[in-house]
Amino acid sequence: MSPRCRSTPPSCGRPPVPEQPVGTSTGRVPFGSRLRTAMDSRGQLCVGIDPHPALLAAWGLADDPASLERFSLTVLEAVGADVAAVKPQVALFERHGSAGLAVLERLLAACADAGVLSIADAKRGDIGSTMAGYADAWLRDGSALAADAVTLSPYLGFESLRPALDLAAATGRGVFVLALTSNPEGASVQHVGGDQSVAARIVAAAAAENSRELGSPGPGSTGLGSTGLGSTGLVVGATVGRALTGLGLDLAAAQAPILAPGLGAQGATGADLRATFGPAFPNVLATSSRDILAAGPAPAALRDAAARTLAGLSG
Ligand SMILES: O=C(O)c1cc(=O)[nH]c(=O)n1[C@@H]1O[C@H](COP(=O)(O)O)[C@@H](O)[C@H]1O
Repeated sequence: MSPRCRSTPPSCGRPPVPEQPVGTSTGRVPFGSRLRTAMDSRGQLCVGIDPHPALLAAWGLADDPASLERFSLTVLEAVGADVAAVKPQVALFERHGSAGLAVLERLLAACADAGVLSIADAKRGDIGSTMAGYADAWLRDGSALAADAVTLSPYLGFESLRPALDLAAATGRGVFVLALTSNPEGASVQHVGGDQSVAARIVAAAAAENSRELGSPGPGSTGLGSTGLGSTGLVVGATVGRALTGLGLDLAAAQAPILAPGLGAQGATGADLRATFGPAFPNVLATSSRDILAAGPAPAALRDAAARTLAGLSG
């Protein structure tokens, strides 16, 4: 991260997302409120920081930790002041071992300094007792890997995620639970069960968490307005198309932030997103990685690519 962004965030462009009234035991405003504020002021785009080996090579960088850091901080410096969130893909740091994880720690600290929300894309999930360890790593105050939110996999049952749900609530952080993923193979698990599909159960469980946090939405509510967004988000691919209505999922009523990957490199467009999510679209945080990152390494080109993607979301 450049000294410019680290020491004086407002000079990077738009001001950091504000920390407002106290809402959690740590005094941090709940993640859902912070994301709502960020999306309202900066738009509904998250830029994925996915340092694939092929992208490092295309940027003229080596496949090593020093290059990983240069890549990641260049992306953050280029777009961090303009977008609602960034999402480092943890696997692509892990593949560099402990040195890669140290880069991720510094990147997450730089995100906080720059005033942009960070979502660690770790897709964690385990039996409850072990889940507490993952929760500690990604959601505890003082952890070197703490992010504003983390992605979780509910394959061991939604309730197995409880340690992360509770720690996120206590520290004003958030989670995004996989519901309908963007990859074609996801259907073989997530669509099972007809109108009681696995995906529908995950959406219902997230909705219950958000009702506990915010109160229940009124009849016909879009989950917007005074109740805002809860901090238990869902991952629903931008590519899922009609599966959403086919499975009868009522995403708007879940009061959940919806992380929607699949733009660009996986083929979805802004128009697909609006058509797919309909009344829930205002709660969608669209995320794109390779399509934007391929514009680098020039910061201005990265910024332009992000701006084009954001413009495409509004049609
Ligand atoms: O949780 C995710 O972010 C995720 C869920 C999903 O269903 N599909 C999906 O592509 N992702 C992630 O979103 C990013 C998509 O990258 P691009 O296809 O390059 O935009 C990758 O980091 C994926 O791991």
